[in-house]
Amino acid sequence: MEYLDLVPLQGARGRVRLPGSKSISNRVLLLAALAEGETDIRDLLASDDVERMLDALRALGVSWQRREGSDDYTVQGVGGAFPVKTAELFLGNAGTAFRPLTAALALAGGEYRLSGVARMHERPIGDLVDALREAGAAIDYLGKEGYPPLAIHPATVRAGGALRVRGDVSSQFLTALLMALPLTGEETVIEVVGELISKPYIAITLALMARFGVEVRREGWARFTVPAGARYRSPGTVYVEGDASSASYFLAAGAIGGGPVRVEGVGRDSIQGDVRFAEALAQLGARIDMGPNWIEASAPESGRLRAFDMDLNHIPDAAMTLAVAALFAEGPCTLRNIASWRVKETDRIAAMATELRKVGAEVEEGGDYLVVTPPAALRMAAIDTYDDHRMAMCFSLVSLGGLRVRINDPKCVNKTFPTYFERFAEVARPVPVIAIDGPSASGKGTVAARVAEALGWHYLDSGSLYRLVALAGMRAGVALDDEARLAGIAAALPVSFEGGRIWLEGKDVTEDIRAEACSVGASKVAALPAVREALLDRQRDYRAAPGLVAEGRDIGSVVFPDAQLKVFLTASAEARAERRYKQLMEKGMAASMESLLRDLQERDARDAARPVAPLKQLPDAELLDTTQMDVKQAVSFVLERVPAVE
Ligand SMILES: Nc1ncnc2c1ncn2[C@@H]1O[C@H](COP(=O)(O)OP(=O)(O)OP(=O)(O)O)[C@@H](O)[C@H]1O
Ligand SMILES: Nc1ccn([C@@H]2O[C@H](COP(=O)(O)O)[C@@H](O)[C@H]2O)c(=O)n1
Repeated sequence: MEYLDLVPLQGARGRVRLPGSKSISNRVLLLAALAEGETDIRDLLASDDVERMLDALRALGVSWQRREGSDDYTVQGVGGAFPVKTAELFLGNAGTAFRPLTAALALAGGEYRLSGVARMHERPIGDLVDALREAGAAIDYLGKEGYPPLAIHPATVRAGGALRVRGDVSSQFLTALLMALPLTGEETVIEVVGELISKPYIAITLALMARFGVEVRREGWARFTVPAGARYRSPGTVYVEGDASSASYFLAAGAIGGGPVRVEGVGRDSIQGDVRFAEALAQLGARIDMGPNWIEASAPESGRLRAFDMDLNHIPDAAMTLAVAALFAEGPCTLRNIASWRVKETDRIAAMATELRKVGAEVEEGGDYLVVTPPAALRMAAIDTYDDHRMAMCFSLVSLGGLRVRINDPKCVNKTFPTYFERFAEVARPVPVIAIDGPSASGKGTVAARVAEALGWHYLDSGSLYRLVALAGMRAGVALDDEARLAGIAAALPVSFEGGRIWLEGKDVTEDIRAEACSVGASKVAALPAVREALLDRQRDYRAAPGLVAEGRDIGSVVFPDAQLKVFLTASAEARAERRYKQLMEKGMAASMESLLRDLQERDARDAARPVAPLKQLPDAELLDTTQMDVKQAVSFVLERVPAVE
């Protein structure tokens, strides 16, 4: 399984230009295709769902062109029903393509087959099909009754009159009917049966239809009249707003991680209902500022989000972000009226509950609600994303708890936001790491420990882990080239660092691992790729707020390649041998200068020559040669460079 590890964050700050709205992009494409005239669409979302719609329109005989190197498109409208009368369309998992195309094709007088990915075939469409059949459309289910795939046949559609559609499962059914009915040219009334959910999405549909020249009369949210003689006409140029649902992740990042984080592309003038996510965040205490085309969020004055109990029916997509934000709230949070989550890309209520529990939350799951009680401390976890882009994007916020989070199948974000993780990294403020690498006895440990103490940061002596594997291996009688067994030892190393001492299986081995036999053994086991791999996550878990100073051989190259400061600390071999000699003498351990120098040179040669994670000075590391320096000077060298990394 492909995964992405997000580094622990200490906060979030910055600006993000949002990708185009998915809801607007797919609606505008369909309206432009059905309209008379040519439409210039600017800033269309580049994502899987929009590609499915573009492919479908082309297959249905609509010409469109993309301007090279941009997200701007020109669509030549067909001025009514689609010219191609027989087509097979694959629509992936794009509900915003599947539902409206079903309605438009039911009125197009052709023979069409519509299918999608397996999950699309589990998402209900029966209410829409029932409404279309009521008008005379001929639609068959090719699989399970009430679900895609569908076969649509030519039929005499009874134009005009009244139609009924359920509004309590998906508002996309009503959207689909509204957008398709102007093709009949007759006045048609749509009556919504049951309470209409996600009303703001209907508001988007009506606003965009109006831009294309069709004004629907609305009586409350229960009755809609598409006027007689309605025809779509291109408005010329249409700008697609930034995606308000995608904005929610960045606004939540600002509210959780200090901020301010500003999103550009949606604001006060937006037609998208999900901008009201900002209001929800404000109720949690976040400080929100808004302009016509931007929104900015910062953490509450108190630093922590308030617990909440909210009806979120009006912002079903952005509401998922609140479920993860609840991890950072002062107490239990209730998300109500979210039943539509059950029929989205996955059963989002079940998926959310499962993954929130993995990071330590207590979750109560109901048919249409969730209660999330944040844990005292978040737990590191590998998050499953269920081929649901929003699961992946929501859970990136967990890294703001200052811990690493693994996102499985991160490419699922391609559905609506292919560059999400790059944009997230632009506002993320990682917990800083200072990486100090260098050869044996150069003083890395001494300098790193003092720098960590001066800063109040955590400290990692990575060499001690390799020494411990060697010691544990030797004690268990394992040959130091038995990669599989040593990797097993490394993966389960029963070690603890307490009171400045190192304990292996409950025994103090602080001095034992410093013996020369262990030094040599460590550099042997360190050449084994499986051992290195087994120790990788353990080392990464040391990264915690307010910062980490880590030393070793591959800290800057492999363990923390994104370290904010990298230092290559060295000294001449003679100076190093002398230091090690003095060190051993002070501890009352026997040593000879000659053999120390030889061992040290052999060890360096082995560390530098191994194919995996070799010791080397990186191009982005600062050279610190301490041959002529004392410890204090070396520590100052590093500390002087710290302001740049905080
Ligand atoms: N700049 C320096 N001048 C003089 N002595 C130093 C200097 N830096 C470190 N030392 C001393 O050298 C000895 C070895 O240092 P230290 O153990 O920190 O090195 P190291 O690079 O971490 O070694 P290893 O790779 O074996 O873990 C220590 O006794 C330390 O006090
Ligand atoms: N990041 C690291 C750290 C250490 N090693 C290997 O372990 C040996 C002992 O390390 P010390 O820093 O305690 O001397 C060292 O010789 C390396 O072989 C490593 O590979 N990577």
